[in-house]
Amino acid sequence: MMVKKSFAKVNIFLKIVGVRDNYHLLASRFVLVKDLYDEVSFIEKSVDSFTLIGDFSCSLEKNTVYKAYKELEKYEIVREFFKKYIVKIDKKIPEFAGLGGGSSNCATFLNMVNDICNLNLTKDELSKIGAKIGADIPFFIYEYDSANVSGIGEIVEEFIEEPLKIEVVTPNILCNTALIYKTFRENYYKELDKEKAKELFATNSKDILKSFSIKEANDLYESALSLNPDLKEFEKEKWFFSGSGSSFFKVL
Ligand SMILES: C[C@@](CO)(OP(=O)(O)O)[C@H](O)COP(=O)(O)OP(=O)(O)OC[C@H]1O[C@@H](n2ccc(N)nc2=O)[C@H](O)[C@@H]1O
Ligand SMILES: Nc1ncnc2c1ncn2[C@@H]1O[C@H](COP(=O)(O)OP(=O)(O)O)[C@@H](O)[C@H]1O
Repeated sequence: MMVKKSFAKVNIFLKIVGVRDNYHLLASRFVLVKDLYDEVSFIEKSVDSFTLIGDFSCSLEKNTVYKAYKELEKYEIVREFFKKYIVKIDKKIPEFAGLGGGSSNCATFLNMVNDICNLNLTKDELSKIGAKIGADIPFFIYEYDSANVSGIGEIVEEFIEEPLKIEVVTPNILCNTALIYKTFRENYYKELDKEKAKELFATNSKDILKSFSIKEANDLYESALSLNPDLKEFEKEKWFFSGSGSSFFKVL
């Protein structure tokens, strides 16, 4: 059996710097949460077609891991492999949580298949495949503990800093990413200027959070709050908001 951890992430800060079609251009620091992860396993079992088991709320066709398989099924070695192995995902990362669980699973799967089937794709090539499936996937492909992420998520630059211990709380509130971005664009739109973004990209995560309020750190927070007012109850000093929510986090 082959198994690999698929970590959650938080966005230490998430600032909007522009738009591209229906998407938003970001300047964001992504950090892996090392003690919150799903496990992706390939288990030996003969099957007729690609088989994915796990506790998901979506259909197989919508699953990011299935979408990744569809991108790789042009390789005969991949088609043959998944006739002999099934994929099992042990889910611990809550869904719709701003923790990138689905994106992380997809990237972990792409990295595992690349290694096990000797596809010899580079991280950049895998990242391009991932970006077709979801904006957050490239970050997880590179496996950096901490990175500056820009574009709509496809530009990932490692940021070297001390390992961070992060505590996460996920309220049982479903935050719809697409709607939160749409509401941001219609009602709360603002852009961070390029120089400020550069400054943030050069500053370590702990120092950034010392100087920011929850709203200042995450441009999507106001929009998420307007759509889900119950989030307000979870606001506490030194706690921040990840991505489009609903998770809050604290750096210990
Ligand atoms: C907000 C963030 C921050 O890390 O994460 P989550 O809160 O989802 O974890 C990401 O930008 C979410 O990335 P991801 O969840 O992969 O987005 P996708 O599935 O590609 O897109 C969902 C929808 O979000 C909007 N979207 C996404 C990314 C982006 N840079 N601009 C956008 O406007 C688009 O409307 C898109 O249709
Ligand atoms: N492998 C997967 N794990 C979890 N959710 C998935 C997966 N594939 C697709 N999804 C779908 O992705 C959406 C939530 O994505 P997820 O990554 O869990 O949250 P978020 O984008 O808030 O970080 C849900 O519609 C969920 O059903």
